[in-house]
Amino acid sequence: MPEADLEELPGVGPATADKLKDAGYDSFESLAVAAPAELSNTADVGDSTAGDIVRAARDAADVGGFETGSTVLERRNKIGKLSWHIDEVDDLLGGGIETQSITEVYGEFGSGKSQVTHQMAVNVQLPQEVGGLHGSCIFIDSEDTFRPERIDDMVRGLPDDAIAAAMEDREIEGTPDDEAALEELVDSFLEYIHVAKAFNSNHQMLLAEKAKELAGEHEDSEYPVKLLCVDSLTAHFRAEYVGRGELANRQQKLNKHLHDIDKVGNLYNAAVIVTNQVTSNPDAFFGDPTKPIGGNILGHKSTFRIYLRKSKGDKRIVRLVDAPNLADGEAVMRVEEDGLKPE
Ligand SMILES: Nc1ncnc2c1ncn2[C@@H]1O[C@H](COP(=O)(O)OP(=O)(O)OP(=O)(O)O)[C@@H](O)[C@H]1O
Repeated sequence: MPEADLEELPGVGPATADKLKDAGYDSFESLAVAAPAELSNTADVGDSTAGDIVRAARDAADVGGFETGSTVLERRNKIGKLSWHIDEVDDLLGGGIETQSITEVYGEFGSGKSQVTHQMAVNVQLPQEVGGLHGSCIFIDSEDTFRPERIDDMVRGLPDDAIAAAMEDREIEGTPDDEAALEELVDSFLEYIHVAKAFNSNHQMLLAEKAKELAGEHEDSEYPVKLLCVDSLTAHFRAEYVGRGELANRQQKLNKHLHDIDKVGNLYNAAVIVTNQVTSNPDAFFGDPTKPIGGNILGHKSTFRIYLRKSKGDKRIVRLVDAPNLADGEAVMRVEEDGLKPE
């Protein structure tokens, strides 16, 4: 979707347009459904101007309104499912991580959030018949967690049939126990993971916009972008926007960031995984320690929420929370040297 020129709207000059864009209102559609009171706060305009903006945006927008159940079904039929290669978890998720949605993986330190993002950066590249989406991955790394060595471990740790299928797909000659072929396969998987480190929250937001461009550039390539990982979504925001006074500001920025991330998933039929740390230390500012930070905004946007909990040794409990059309439930997995494995 081309960027809308917000200055076409009544009462919107360059400064107001910038404020609106910073707050995530970057299209006529997003303004058309905004509440005028919310706009007048965000963009520092009077109530009546805000009302005019919303009305004009409704005229300009292609808001759509109603669509038939069959159109919705048609779009849903395109949803891909990215397998974990752990039956119990795939069953819990109705087949795997869905494209066109944001999946939030939250849990305390060491619960395995980054292991999940790494494993999915591998699995997404596999051919469909072995649970992948035959795509590449964009990895926004805000905590310096990305480790190519883990990708190496996890590619080698794939089931033999998946390794064989990937080798055939990439025209690598050899078998799953052939070291030279495995090395070639690992290199090729690393080639299809585009990693960028985010140094602060603004940089992270910029990278999400870049991710959209990158996905666009690769749309017709052999391995289009089918997974966007943001690990961690919230760490920079949490560190930079400290104190109650900053809460609204933080939420507004996170809202815009999630909006950009969501677009990548929707425009390119890609899966999106974001991680979010919760602390086991009671923390007055962030409230309930078992609730992910980000509050309501994150709650609305992440359509699938997976809560990871440490259990004995390398065991982890994977809990599905509040999914729109799936039952809540739990599964067990292990975090092992060669990746995520069934219990
Ligand atoms: N090479 C490995 N072999 C076996 N287990 C590993 C290996 N690397 C990591 N792990 C397991 O993964 C855990 C760390 O998981 P991970 O880094 O994904 O946690 P996290 O939830 O992202 O934590 P944080 O919030 O601190 O980033 C370790 O405690 C360990 O149990």
